[in-house]
Amino acid sequence: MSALVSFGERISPYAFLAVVAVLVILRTLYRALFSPLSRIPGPFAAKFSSLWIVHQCRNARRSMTLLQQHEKYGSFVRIAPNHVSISDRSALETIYGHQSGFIKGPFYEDMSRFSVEPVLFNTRDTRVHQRKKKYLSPAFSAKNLSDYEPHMSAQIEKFMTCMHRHTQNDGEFQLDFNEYCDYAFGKSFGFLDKEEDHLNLITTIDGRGEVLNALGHLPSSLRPLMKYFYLDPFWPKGLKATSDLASIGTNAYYQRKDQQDSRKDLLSFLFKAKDPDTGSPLSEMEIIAESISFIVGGSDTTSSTMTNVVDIVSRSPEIQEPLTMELDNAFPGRMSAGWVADFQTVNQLPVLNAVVRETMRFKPTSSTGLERVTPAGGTLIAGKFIPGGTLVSVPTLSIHHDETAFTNPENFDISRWLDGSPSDHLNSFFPFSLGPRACIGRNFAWMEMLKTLGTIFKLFSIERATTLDTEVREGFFMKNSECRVKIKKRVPNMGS
Ligand code: HEM
Repeated sequence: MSALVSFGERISPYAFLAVVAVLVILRTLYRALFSPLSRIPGPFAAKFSSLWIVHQCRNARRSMTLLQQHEKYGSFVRIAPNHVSISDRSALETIYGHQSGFIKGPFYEDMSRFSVEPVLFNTRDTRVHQRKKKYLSPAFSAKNLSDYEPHMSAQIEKFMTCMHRHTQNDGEFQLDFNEYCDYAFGKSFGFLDKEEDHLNLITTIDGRGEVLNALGHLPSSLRPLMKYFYLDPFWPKGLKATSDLASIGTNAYYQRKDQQDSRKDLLSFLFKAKDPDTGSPLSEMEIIAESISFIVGGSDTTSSTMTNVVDIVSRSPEIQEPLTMELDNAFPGRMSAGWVADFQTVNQLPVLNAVVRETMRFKPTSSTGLERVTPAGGTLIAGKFIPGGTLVSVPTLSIHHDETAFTNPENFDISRWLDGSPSDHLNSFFPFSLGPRACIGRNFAWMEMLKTLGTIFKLFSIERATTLDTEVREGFFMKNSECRVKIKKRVPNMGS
């Protein structure tokens, strides 16, 4: 030690910096060219630095780029010095399955730093995750979902009133489901009443999603500095959006807390929940953090998926026709004012279910590869040994477009979910992920999407207001940049 100190006293600061720089360069070269991952193909720049993948995320095109990279290099692509993307469906169970032993990667770390505290979605600690899941799961039980259905119907009814209002003009408007989806607070942040996003919530959620998606691939030491990177306003603006969302969520929490309300939204569960370890009520901070996370996880996801459905169906009369015919059979005649499709009926409709499934395959809202860390000692994934501590991910978009799993994957074809047995397709279909970290809200989402879309396509015929391709941007979730539509009230097919 003393030898090191006296060496440190004798060496000039410049020489010291030079030694550090040489060591960093040697380490980078070693990792790029000689580490066990060096034999895995991929873009040249990605061997040396994670900036390649950061750049793809910064441009909101990560999944689309990875789809091309897998077409070029095959199932295994090195997308950063220590990160391998694996487009092979046999890797799904190995990485995400219940017994896998893989934990979430450092990508998720800063999501909690920039929110309030770790939540169910972003905690990397398995024990913390289990504790949180214990008290959150009852909010998603079949019983609670069915109790919640009337509240959901009331929100859908308000949304239909807005849509009816549009038919009184020329019927053309910008469709945005974010206006009403929210389970956390059981209400719509007032968009439906005010008919505008007075909180700027949608832009805030989008900016936050894109910046956190890119930030998660930067080395931890650089992440706190990015809010000062004014050369590219994407970073400071997006990071400001993360704190804006925290404020919007915190205010909504205090407003909701003061209301005595019978609705069984997520907050009503959190107010009553007990810490499974201590038996005490949850801390206010923990409740606020979870509810903010649910604003994003529980509304942005379903609204993007439903927008994708409308975008696709409104361009294709050959899909809209059988869908409306099925709805006219299930709900004959004209519907009275305030009517909303019930879940029990829409859940049984093959065409509606196939349209939503095929949309989630073709254009998954969660398209990205969800980052996990291989357990110590390494493991065999899809026939290849991957060392311990490596970051791995299976890109959903690439698996959903894999022709070994789906014939003609580039065709939007609902018949793949209607004809014969879809069980083989289901093995390669994972829009909600799988295993212990799969989406806790998937049944809620399915109910909300089927009820809303069943109601809309029964009541209105919809045409897209443009013939241009729809632009998409990817943050943690993939979103359409716009969805302008023209709607008309439908005259139901009475013969059916
Ligand atoms: C179409 C709608 C939805 C899609 C496509 C979707 C997709 C996903 C995916 C892929 C994950 C795994 C994320 C990861 O591993 O990093 C996830 C997790 C999660 N989702 Fe969803 N989701 C949807 C709707 C919802 C809804 C409605 C809620 C709540 C009301 C919700 C709450 C959550 C939560 C809390 C997690 C974290 C679960 C855990 O780590 O245990 N999601 N979702």
